[in-house]
Amino acid sequence: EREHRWYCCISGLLLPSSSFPLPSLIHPSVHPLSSSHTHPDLRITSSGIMTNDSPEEETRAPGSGGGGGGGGGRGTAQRNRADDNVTILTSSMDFHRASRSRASSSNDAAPSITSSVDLSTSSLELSIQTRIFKIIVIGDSNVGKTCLTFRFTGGSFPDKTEATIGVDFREKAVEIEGETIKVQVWDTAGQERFRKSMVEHYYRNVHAVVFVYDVTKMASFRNLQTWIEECNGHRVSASVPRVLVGNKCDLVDQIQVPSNMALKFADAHNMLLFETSAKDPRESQNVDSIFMSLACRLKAQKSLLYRDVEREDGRVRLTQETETKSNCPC
Ligand SMILES: Nc1nc2c(ncn2[C@@H]2O[C@H](COP(=O)(O)OP(=O)(O)OP(=O)(O)O)[C@@H](O)[C@H]2O)c(=O)[nH]1
Repeated sequence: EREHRWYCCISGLLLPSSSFPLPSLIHPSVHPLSSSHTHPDLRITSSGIMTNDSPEEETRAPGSGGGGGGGGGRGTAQRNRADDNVTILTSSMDFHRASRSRASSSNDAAPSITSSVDLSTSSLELSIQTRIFKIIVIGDSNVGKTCLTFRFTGGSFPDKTEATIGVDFREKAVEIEGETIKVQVWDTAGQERFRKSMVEHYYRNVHAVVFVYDVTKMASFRNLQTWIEECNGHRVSASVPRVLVGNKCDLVDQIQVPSNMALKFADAHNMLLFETSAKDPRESQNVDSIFMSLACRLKAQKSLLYRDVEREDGRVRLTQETETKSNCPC
């Protein structure tokens, strides 16, 4: 078993997990508030996502293929409802962004900035009472993106997985420094034919990106460059935190990607590197650390911070603080 499961590569420091205190500091303060689940309304239908590409191009079969079959099947829900939900999410994020740009153009030096807007109270309350951090998980097909998101949100390894079609959403509410935050994980399709019509949605208003490769498949590591280029091509800001995850470390005899190679790559791209296994239950804390380290960093970003909701004659007033103090270890 490899000792150094994850590393800090920020500011040129390459620290093995044993000398970087994040997991032990994070975990005592993390209290999952709700068991995770795949949001029933947020799956994207296969008919909306699939293309007519030749099936021979791909090695993994898509979901069960049955149109509406409920249960735990993937890629089987109603597209319109899914799109509606995506729109609700992104419109609240668009609002955040609009509010932000207004704030920065008005007076950057002000200690607090207030803006009044007319919005439907219910959707606004939703986005303010619990902040939502949108984290997308990308990488080659079969590297274990779905299993990692299952492990984080549901605490288990799925018995059986099928190729993701479009995107699956999973959420987990966590508490960080007294604030409840909803970590919304977008598990994206690795196969080109199941993702191309969704790519714009993946990157829109994303707060953080998780790049995944399979430590037993060198090709999946080499392809990371392509995934990073796609991400950059969708104008994901350099300030959006990114982490690198080498999955399937339980397959110790089959490892092809050496840690030092991955570490170099992560360092070159200013990312944290996590080597872990979605399958091995002993690694579950490490999987949690991937998403929690991002959530902590996002929480610390002042631009996402909105406090004080006041209602005045049907209007909602937001106060955005310009200074943030955080005790978060990351
Ligand atoms: N041994 C081992 N197998 C894993 C691990 N994680 C995932 N797998 C297996 O790898 C296969 C692919 O896992 P998925 O999570 O569906 O892969 P994905 O990246 O979501 O694939 P796409 O949906 O096609 O993009 C499945 O057979 C999993 O059981 C791991 O940590 N260890």
